[in-house]
Amino acid sequence: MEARLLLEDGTLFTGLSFGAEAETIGEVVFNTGITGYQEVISDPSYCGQIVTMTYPLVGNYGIARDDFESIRPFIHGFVVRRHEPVPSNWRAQYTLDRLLKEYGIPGISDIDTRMLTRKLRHYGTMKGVLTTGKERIEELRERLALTPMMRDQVARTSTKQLFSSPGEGERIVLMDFGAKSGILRELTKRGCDVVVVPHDTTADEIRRLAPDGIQLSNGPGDPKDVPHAVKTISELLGEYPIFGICLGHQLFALACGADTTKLKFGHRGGNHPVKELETGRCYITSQNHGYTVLEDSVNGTDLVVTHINNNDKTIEGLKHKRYPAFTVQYHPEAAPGPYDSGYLFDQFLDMIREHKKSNPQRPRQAVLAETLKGELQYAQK
Ligand SMILES: NC(=O)CC[C@H](N)C(=O)O
Repeated sequence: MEARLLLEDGTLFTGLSFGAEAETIGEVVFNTGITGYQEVISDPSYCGQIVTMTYPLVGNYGIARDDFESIRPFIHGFVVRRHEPVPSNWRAQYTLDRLLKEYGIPGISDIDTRMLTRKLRHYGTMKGVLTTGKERIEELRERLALTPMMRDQVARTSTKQLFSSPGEGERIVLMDFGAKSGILRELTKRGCDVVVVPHDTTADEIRRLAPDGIQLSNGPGDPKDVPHAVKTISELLGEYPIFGICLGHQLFALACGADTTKLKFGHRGGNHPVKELETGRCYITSQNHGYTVLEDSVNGTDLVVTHINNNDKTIEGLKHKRYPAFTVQYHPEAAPGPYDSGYLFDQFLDMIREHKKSNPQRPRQAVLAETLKGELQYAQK
């Protein structure tokens, strides 16, 4: 069956359909990872986007639920050069085609993904409509023009209820803006007592959870669409050690008075070189972002740039001059991509232990993973 992808600039790609029979609209972006399509499809940061893989063969190792980065995919479409319908992998539980069908996501294959990527690199990411329908092209063009870009992705992907992943170690409140499971995995692996809270949890509600540190998660969309989170972070700044990842990094920067902007075509892939300015060392990192912290906006704030991207020199890491807080634009939890930056979670825990030495401990309570009438509930351990 035929599928079509029409871009905002009028470019039309006609290919073969896989996944769901549907029509969806989204921002068309590309990811340069050679493997990792399961993690990409299930990363909530891609919410509302139509994702093109530049690697030409996709689907060949099928789908294993354990590799998911969230409970369900939030992408609006999937574009590949060649779709392999029959997986060859002992871990595969089902096919990529079935996954996309299950969640109503259309896929298109057999189009020139090199041309599409070059267009996005040259003109910047743009809206597109992906359809298996037979509508006239004028109709599609009109619908595309009339449909605005999504703005509420964080509310769509964040947990609706507080939940906890108990541990004996430091209590971390993970603010979920559309968090990848990898972040929770890295914290629990280190014995942390993690409480995951919705994106709109207030500073007071977080204080009542007696955290040792605050982890700000990744998440979809424009950081300026989540002003309530910026306010919460600015209220907690200085009080608790903070570690922010990707959207968490951007929200932290806004909370500290810096500014963010949209990149032309973003960074999405598993091999982005990042330079740590203090040591001159280069790390290969996993990335997925369309926005960035503006370099000039950091001047005059209490922030210091710690890392930059070696390709385009954009900001990749920040730390606070006076408070225990640091953030990165890339993904130390990898998934998919190299694990080289996993040490940042250890650095966060070291920072928490250091902070504890000079700050009195609040009494720690057990957290029940329930909410009642929107209230956070506690029980004495
Ligand atoms: N992975 C992320 O957290 C992405 C952050 C933000 N949505 C961006 O695109 O820049």
